Amino acid sequence: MTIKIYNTLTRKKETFIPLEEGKVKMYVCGPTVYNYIHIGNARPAIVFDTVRRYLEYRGYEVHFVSNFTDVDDKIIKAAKELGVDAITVAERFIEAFFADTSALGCKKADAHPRVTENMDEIIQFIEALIEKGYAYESGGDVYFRTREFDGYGKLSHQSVDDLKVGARIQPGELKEDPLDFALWKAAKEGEISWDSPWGKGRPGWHIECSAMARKYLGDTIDIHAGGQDLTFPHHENEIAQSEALTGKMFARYWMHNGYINIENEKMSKSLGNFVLVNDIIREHDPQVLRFFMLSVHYRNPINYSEELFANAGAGLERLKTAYQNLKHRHGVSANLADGDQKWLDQIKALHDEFIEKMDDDFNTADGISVLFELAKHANYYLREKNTSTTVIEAFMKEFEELFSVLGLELETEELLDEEIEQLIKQRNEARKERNFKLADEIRDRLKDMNIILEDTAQGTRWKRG
Ligand SMILES: Nc1ncnc2c1ncn2[C@@H]1O[C@H](COP(=O)(O)OP(=O)(O)OP(=O)(O)O)[C@@H](O)[C@H]1O
Ligand SMILES: [Zn+2]
Repeated sequence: MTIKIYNTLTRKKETFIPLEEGKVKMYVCGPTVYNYIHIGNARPAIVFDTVRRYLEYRGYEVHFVSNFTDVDDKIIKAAKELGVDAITVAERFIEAFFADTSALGCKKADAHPRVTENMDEIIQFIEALIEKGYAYESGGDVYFRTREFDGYGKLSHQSVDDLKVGARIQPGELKEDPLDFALWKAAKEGEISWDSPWGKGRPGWHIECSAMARKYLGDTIDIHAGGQDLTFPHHENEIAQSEALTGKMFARYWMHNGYINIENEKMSKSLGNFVLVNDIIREHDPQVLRFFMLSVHYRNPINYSEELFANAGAGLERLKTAYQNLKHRHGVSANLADGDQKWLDQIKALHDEFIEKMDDDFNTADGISVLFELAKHANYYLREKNTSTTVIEAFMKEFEELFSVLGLELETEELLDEEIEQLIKQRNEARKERNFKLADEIRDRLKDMNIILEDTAQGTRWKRG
């Protein structure tokens, strides 16, 4: 069996063949860090963490890179509102992103490059595009000459002429053609900026991913991923920039997750219809959120409701209870050989079925159905008067293995020291900004988890209650 991936580029499920045998180079567009993440933003984090885990489980060495957009109009605006500088805003929400995603069971990437730390590479990339005739400077901005790149539109399956209809030149933009997009933006009064051959300014959004993917993974990567809304223009523009520069294919497989909607509308910060991860995990086990996301195939939309979320919680509980029951029975089982084989075969069949589902474009929804089957059979088995240690252990091992592939925990774990320290840091920052509501919420959240804080002249101390 081989793994199949639905490729947005070809609109087909394709057999996954990495460029280099046994190795996968994977790049996931990360967040613009100006706010806490909502559960829509958590979806790509969870989904592609699971893809990575599964590829690793299937024996690949995965090089996983995910960026932070730490300069952007939205960050500059948030900085003004909060009365701090843009770097401070980004720093704070990068920390919050790590705290949230680690609670959701997402592993850290091999690299989390930031725009502000890769300015030289970005500038060099733009210079090379100008040299090749794909880009031009205009009034301190630099634009990409979209029509110069032949394949433009291939990812989102649109022709340049279709796109022309919607393209506009905004006031202040000095473009040759409405389809051209900014690679570099001249600094406006009082904005954060960097020196460049075109004067003070900052990079456009799209160029950062082309430059950072190339720096950390090379000219051609295997899997490039992000939310569905990134297909156009962001990923289309990344392809144009990277392929114009190198003349090589940029990414071989393009994966896009579907939206989390609320009342059939995309959850988004700008619409205000969001649920923050931070708020959810204050009240619920973060693992339920992960389980909830994985209960639906990553390309399908999810219409979020509290009821669906509660169902996910009940489902996860059912699986964990089956495992706990196996664990209890483990101690009182004996070495019986009679009748074992039938159960061992059943477990093996379910294992194979799980792999088959996951090999088919990472179908975690069907994979989870297999887990429910496993729980059902475990429960049948536990009704037997005498149980065999071999079978109990085989069931347990199967649960442990498949849960770990999905990044799920079977035991409810205590908070790690590091997570506690992170939360205390966030609370101290909130207090510094006189955001006492947030500070109190963090204190209460820690209290719920039996962590007691003591504010002293030397700082905040904590202990487990
Ligand atoms: N409702 C959603 N469902 C699924 N994925 C989403 C949703 N909203 C954003 N994403 C994804 O979250 C990731 C982080 O993106 P980013 O920080 O740029 O979010 P954003 O576009 O600013 O969010 P918003 O749309 O709320 O303004 C991207 O991969 C994006 O596609
Ligand atoms: Zn990107």
